[in-house]
Amino acid sequence: MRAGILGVGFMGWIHYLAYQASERAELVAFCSRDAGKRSGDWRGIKGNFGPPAEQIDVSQLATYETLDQMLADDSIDLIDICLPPHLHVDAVKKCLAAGKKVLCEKPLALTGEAAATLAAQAAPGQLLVAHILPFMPEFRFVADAAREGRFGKLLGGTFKRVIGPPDWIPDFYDADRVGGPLMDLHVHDAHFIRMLFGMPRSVFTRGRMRGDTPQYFESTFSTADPDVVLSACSGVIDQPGRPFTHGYEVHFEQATVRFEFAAFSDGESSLVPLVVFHADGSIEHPQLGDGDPVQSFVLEIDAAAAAVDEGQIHPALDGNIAADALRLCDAQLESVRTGKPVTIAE
Ligand SMILES: NC(=O)C1=CN([C@@H]2O[C@H](COP(=O)(O)OP(=O)(O)OC[C@H]3O[C@@H](n4cnc5c(N)ncnc54)[C@H](OP(=O)(O)O)[C@@H]3O)[C@@H](O)[C@H]2O)C=CC1
Ligand SMILES: O=C1CO[C@H](CO)[C@@H](O)[C@@H]1O
Repeated sequence: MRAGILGVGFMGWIHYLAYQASERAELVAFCSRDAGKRSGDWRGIKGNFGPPAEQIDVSQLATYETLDQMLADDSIDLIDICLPPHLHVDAVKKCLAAGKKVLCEKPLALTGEAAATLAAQAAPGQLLVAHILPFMPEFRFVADAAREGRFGKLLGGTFKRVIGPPDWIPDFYDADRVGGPLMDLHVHDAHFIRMLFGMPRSVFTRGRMRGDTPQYFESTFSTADPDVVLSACSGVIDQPGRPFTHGYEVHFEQATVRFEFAAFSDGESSLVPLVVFHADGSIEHPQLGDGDPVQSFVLEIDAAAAAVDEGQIHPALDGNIAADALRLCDAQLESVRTGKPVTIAE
């Protein structure tokens, strides 16, 4: 697969690193409005994980200032969209109309309806959405165990994704530009929950608001199975000392799986490495690799290459499931605002 990155910011840099390490995908071009970045100076890019951005070698890359110019390049199979959320829909539409395959960063759109409309317009495998969690070792472990029925039936669990004030993201709370903690942050867990448990039938969410946007919220999801007890907590707390936390406890009939990671602003961190508590009382500590965050993006990009080159669509990248995740977030938003449980259309 030959790819071109659209938008050179934090994710553009992380995806660039993943292409360098991938044996299945080749980065052949990128598009940036910024002349300095087009000449290879990516040092000003800010991010919150991975190595700092560097001066890159552009001698083997085509560089474009506009998407239209990059779309005219027939050597590119897939456009890898790393723009801010409010620009995703238009960019995806343009790429699809030009006959390109697309890998779009999450969230696919700012509402479930907009995302579902977009997904319906794409041919199978043409629209892939870069939801990273299923490619992270700790989340992949649970997804694989559920798919294989390794620990018996899924009984539910609880997910957590809490960040400090994301001051580096302009317009974070603007529903028309980024979507705030629900659409931009919790969407990771909404997508993972949708993958693991299917589409919940209803949700009840309570949250603290910042203007019209939920800032910190807890949700309980109901599925068709009355035994499943499932919840998630997400959002922003106002203490910058703990900029990022994520984790889960997932319950199966025969095992409980737990993991949690938190980064602190002083460079320290706290980690509950993935642990499996078995029904017979034994405890398992699976070894999940060296913790390099870029490696998960390599797997994500390799999966996109498998879709483009062989038509094998990894469910984690499926545009329809990404749209379902946003429909779930929409229902959570309605529930916070009305104070009532919301039924989700099938
Ligand atoms: N999967 C994950 O773990 C993460 C995913 N994300 C998602 O990735 C996407 C990008 O986020 P991130 O990389 O942090 O954002 P950044 O702001 O760092 O980068 C976005 C880039 O898009 C381009 N851009 C910005 N505004 C415009 C505009 N008005 N018109 C055209 N191009 C524009 C710029 O690139 P240039 O200067 O080259 O034109 C900019 O650097 C978001 O959807 C976000 O939710 C973000 C963080 C983590
Ligand atoms: O995982 C992440 C950390 O928080 C950011 C702010 O919501 C998200 O954009 C990003 O996807």
